[in-house]
Amino acid sequence: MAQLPKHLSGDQTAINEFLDKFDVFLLDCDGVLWSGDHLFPGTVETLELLRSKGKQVVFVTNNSTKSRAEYQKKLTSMGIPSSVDEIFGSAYSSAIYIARILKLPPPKNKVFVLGESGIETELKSEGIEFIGGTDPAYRRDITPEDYKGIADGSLLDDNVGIVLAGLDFHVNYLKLSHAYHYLARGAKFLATNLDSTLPNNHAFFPGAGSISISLVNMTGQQPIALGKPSQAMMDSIEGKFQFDRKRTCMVGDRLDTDIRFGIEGKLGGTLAVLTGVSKKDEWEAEGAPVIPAYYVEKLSDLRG
Ligand SMILES: O=C(O)[C@H](O)[C@H](O)COP(=O)(O)O
Ligand SMILES: [Mg+2]
Repeated sequence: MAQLPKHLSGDQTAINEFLDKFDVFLLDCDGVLWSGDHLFPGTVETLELLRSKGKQVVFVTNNSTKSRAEYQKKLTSMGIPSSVDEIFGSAYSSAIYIARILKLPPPKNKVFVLGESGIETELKSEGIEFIGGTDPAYRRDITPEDYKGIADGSLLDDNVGIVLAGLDFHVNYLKLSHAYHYLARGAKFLATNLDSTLPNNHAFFPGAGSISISLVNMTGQQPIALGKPSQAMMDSIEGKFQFDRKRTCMVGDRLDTDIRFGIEGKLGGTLAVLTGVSKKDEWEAEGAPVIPAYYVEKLSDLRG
């Protein structure tokens, strides 16, 4: 029988022992700190407690709609002090992968983006050219001229070598048609992340994975996903902070991204919170594939 997670909520001794085991906390954002723009009560105080104990906090989010700078603004607006260096989003992870690991030879390294400004900002910061994304020229119905020009290639950019799919609040038939045809021409298929749903207002909405699934269905290809649980992201974070993985804990609300990310990254521990996507019965089920080491009802339970 697999080891079930230790429940920390309400057990001050267990909480103190837990906190003493780690120097670094990788904190997921959506579903842990907040739900959309609703900050969970006690979040600011919990982060203050961690920092007062000398803990390094890194914000690690799969939400690619914002850049690190835009996330810093959101954290500040929520009363959470942070530096851009403490923030790792899937848009940044994807831009690093494209620019420093995939390194397609220009000019065939242009990216067709399904996503928001967070991806565009991070690609720009790595000097990667892109089209699509938030360009208003794509926010319209497809026309007969589009069908013709996409089919014969005259409306496609020959330098696009990558399709990068993230959470796109303005996805439409025209954008999916362009993305599909770039993939059909051999472009690399990347995704910032594959989360099925996005927590917002204490409910769930289409996630990035529910955008890219259209292209998976059309092409039969699975994208390389650069957010959690990808270890490319973990390696980037470790590279920047040079932390001891055994003294590092991943805190998240999703078993299939956050907790898997921590386990596969061989971190010293993982803490699940029940304010987002995953529920207790998922890890209590017979043969559950992902089981956190610890869990609390909410992050602020760490304050005892
Ligand atoms: O669909 C998405 O992109 C994700 O649900 C979402 O943004 C996850 O963000 P995280 O919980 O990793 O902060
Ligand atoms: Mg989350």
